[in-house]
Amino acid sequence: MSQTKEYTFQDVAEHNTKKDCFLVVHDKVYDCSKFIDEHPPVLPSGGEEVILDVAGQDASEAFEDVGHSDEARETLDELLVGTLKRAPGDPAPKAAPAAKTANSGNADSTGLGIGLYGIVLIGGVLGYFGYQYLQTQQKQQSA
Ligand code: HEM
Repeated sequence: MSQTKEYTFQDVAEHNTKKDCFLVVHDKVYDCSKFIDEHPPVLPSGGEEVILDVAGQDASEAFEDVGHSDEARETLDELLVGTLKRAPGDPAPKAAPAAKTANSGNADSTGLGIGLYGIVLIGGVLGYFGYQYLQTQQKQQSA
């Protein structure tokens, strides 16, 4: 089978059974039909279940989340049948939420920035009144 064949998302989605199982990882299309029985058991659902869960879909996130070994990636290479030709309206790559997480991380750090600014401001105000208080005390003592 040619490894440069292009599949649309609809093409891939048709291969969603145990005997005929395609999945997409990082815009590459893999035929897992032969491998599905060989996947190591995953509790509680089982090895083939995890693959069937993402059959005919973009499995990039599921695959990466597990932290598969280099050996697993080599196995994946052997199953390559082509590349994904994305079209407008296709489901977004599953890896996209990672970018969102990065953004919310930025938002968090902005929040922390404002928080720190507040602390510095309160520190300044307290320092000012503390200084005033000491001045008054000193004046009272010298009077
Ligand atoms: C064709 C795609 C896949 C291949 C070639 C593959 C291959 C492997 C291999 C070789 C292992 C053994 C550990 C390692 O070497 O990293 C493994 C473990 C595992 N895989 Fe996959 N995998 C695939 C897809 C998936 C998907 C889509 C999931 C979904 C979550 C998944 C979940 C897991 C889990 C949870 C383990 C750990 C099992 C354990 O040791 O407890 N895999 N996989």
